[in-house]
Amino acid sequence: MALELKNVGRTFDGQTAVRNVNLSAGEGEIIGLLGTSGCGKSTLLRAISGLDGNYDGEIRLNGKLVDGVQESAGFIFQEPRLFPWLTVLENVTFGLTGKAGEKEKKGREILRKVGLGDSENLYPKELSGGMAQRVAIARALVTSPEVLLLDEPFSALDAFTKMQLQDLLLDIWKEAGTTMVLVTHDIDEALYLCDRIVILRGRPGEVVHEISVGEPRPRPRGSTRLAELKTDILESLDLSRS
Ligand SMILES: Nc1ncnc2c1ncn2[C@@H]1O[C@H](COP(=O)(O)OP(=O)(O)OP(=O)(O)O)[C@@H](O)[C@H]1O
Repeated sequence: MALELKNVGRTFDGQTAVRNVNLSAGEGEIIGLLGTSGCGKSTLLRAISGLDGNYDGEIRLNGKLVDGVQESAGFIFQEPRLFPWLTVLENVTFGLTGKAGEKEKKGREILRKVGLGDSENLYPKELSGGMAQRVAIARALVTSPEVLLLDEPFSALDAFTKMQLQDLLLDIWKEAGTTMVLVTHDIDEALYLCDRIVILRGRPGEVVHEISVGEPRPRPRGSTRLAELKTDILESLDLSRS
């Protein structure tokens, strides 16, 4: 298993935010964590990444207990979090070690992959929101992570840019086979991208449902099958109206 959570929970100052989460992801699987605001999705992702070590239960990445920041994991947040004083290329290569020439070569290669081959000398203030998020994706990928953790990565973008970046993510997945955990509020996004969707609900948040999408990719957006699954998800969140 690439990722395994056993009875994972997190309590802050006596208040339980999320509890009893069991889930696993096979190598190359894309898992969605979907749920209403405050049910603990980001809390779980932070625990998986090792950024928050105070969780209950057990989290294993490639069999290894998560007990600190995981070098084999890449993180993409809702906002790009770029260093404004560094160029696009410098932002991407910032965390790399090794000789300058090799780092730049790697950075340029990954920038080409995310469609920014011509933008390496620009500064963050010169980028559109979509371009900046492409840089964030490149920065997360440049270390060739085994697992990519994405916390609402496209929710601040317009609908068209969002669709383009979802497709970019699938291109990356097809080429590298990276295991991904995607936190999202967006049911259509989860259905378009994920192999399995874990639905959390409540305060404290708990897993209430899990669905396998099982449709071949690329999935036609708005297909009947995806619409059926969407109804199923809405029902499990008590949000469906007939
Ligand atoms: N560092 C913290 N200290 C105290 N409480 C926290 C902390 N981080 C999260 N919480 C609480 O844990 C609960 C879950 O928060 P979390 O951000 O994980 O939810 P979420 O499902 O990601 O929400 P959203 O979709 O709105 O981002 C919330 O009640 C939140 O206030």
